[in-house]
Amino acid sequence: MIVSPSILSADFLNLERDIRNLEAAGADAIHIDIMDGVFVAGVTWGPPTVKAIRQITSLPLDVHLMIDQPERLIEAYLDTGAGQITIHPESTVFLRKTLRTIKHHGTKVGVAIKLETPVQVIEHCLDLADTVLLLTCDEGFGGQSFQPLALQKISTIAEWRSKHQLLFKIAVDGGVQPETGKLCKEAGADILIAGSYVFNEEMEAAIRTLKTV
Ligand SMILES: O=C(CO)[C@H](O)[C@H](O)COP(=O)(O)O
Ligand SMILES: [Co+2]
Repeated sequence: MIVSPSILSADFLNLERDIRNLEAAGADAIHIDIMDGVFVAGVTWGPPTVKAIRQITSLPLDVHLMIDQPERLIEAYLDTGAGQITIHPESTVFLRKTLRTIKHHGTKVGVAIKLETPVQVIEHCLDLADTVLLLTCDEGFGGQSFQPLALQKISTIAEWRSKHQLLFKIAVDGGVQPETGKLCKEAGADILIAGSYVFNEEMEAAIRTLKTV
């Protein structure tokens, strides 16, 4: 499995230290949750912080935009050097257009849906996706429990992927730890995004365990 730890659970006063630790511990990417207090209740960072993180790690940055109308800020996020930018259909009426803007820039394209959003909402844009991110808990906070209702959604997306011979990866985000990660892998997931599990356990062992669920 590919493991992308979420720095939502990092020490915000020691982000550089924590990111360097994730890199040394074998993380495959760094997942950065961007929250604007509108699309979700929480507030985190903006483009300058992503740009600063880009300077201190060679790992791909996987930017999960939980912001209202991401098209307003997409150029600023593209300019950060992030490897992948992920947006939500629930946040925009310009989903395909914004995904195309990301793709044309040469940045990887992610499309994400909230736990209660049906998979059919993204069916029309799977051809553009490098990654489909399924939230497996409610959006906006780390440290929540995995919600098993997401498992059927993973299976459906995986079926569509093989039916249409698409190559996108399936990522799961929320309440991921070894047991829930294994269930997600069995349902068809390729990428485990985990915040609290990676930061609350011994980091290197936690990442190694998730890689081999
Ligand atoms: O997108 C997110 C929340 O909306 C986070 O990436 C997610 O919650 C990760 O945290 P944890 O592993 O602690 O659940
Ligand atoms: Co996230």
